[in-house]
Amino acid sequence: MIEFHDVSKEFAGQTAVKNLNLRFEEGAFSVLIGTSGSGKSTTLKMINRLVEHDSGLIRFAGEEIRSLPVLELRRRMGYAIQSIGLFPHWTVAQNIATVPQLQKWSRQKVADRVDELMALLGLEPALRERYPHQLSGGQQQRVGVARALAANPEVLLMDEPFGALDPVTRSALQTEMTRIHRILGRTIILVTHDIDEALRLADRLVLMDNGEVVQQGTPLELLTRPATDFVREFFGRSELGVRLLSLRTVGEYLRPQDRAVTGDPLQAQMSLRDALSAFVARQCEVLPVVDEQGAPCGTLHFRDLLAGEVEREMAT
Ligand SMILES: Nc1ncnc2c1ncn2[C@@H]1O[C@H](COP(=O)(O)OP(=O)(O)OP(=O)(O)O)[C@@H](O)[C@H]1O
Repeated sequence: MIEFHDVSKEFAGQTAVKNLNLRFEEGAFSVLIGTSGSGKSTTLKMINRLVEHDSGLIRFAGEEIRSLPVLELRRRMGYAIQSIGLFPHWTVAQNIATVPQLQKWSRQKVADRVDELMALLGLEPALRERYPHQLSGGQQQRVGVARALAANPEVLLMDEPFGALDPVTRSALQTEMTRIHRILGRTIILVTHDIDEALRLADRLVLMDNGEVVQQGTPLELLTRPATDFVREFFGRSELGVRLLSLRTVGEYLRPQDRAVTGDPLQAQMSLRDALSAFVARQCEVLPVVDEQGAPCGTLHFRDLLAGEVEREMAT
């Protein structure tokens, strides 16, 4: 849906990105990650033409983005950033309604959309008439994301959207984004330098260094088949085991025929990383597992946690 062909950009003679060849699939959650100054934000901003590329082609739904009027392009792409950029003298509802109002939606349709998005982002209706300075940082970010989604954009671009938040709020918003992505099925491209955030959110990762793409693929591919030493070092060998656990679910490791175990069950869709915490907290060797409907579907054994692929990869 968005493709880069040999795209380069310089600022005052200094290369910011060079020869980017990228493909962001429709409906996928793609994450750009890399060292500071590696060109992640420049890459993102070239998609909605906040930064114009010098050479190469960028296609959006088959069309070179320069052939589209810039306002039309930006209407089709929501944009959420760390500094949020909420209008300080506008209420939450007015901020969320910015783009629908520019598009002259009816008053009722705008009001309904604001209600819908506030519910989707977990914002209490009582916050509707508050001003940005009367909100917490996490609430402000939620409003920023709601505003970016307001006019049903085809693509959501996010630049370090949770960068300024404390770890607990940040984690809650990551969970929300995963849920929203599942519900809306939108194409999302997010920039972060937080490895765990990237692994948690991405269907597809693009790792950049020094203005170039070093490797792109699924999180599991980058962790288990790093193309270069830089990729291996970037993801940190010592934490590889735990990071792999965060990509695997309990459901993939359960013993389905084994149903006799009692106790507070694990959810089949939980990550093995969370399951590991549960084993440590409860100091046990085996726990029952339930599916999404809450029906028992097997057991998870502590010693199976590091079995199979995870164990093999850690041994290499
Ligand atoms: N408007 C600009 N004018 C001049 N140089 C710029 C501009 N924007 C970015 N750069 C330079 O381009 C390079 C890539 O910057 P970019 O912001 O894309 O990196 P990044 O990976 O997003 O970094 P960070 O994680 O630190 O935000 C850097 O060397 C930066 O200094």
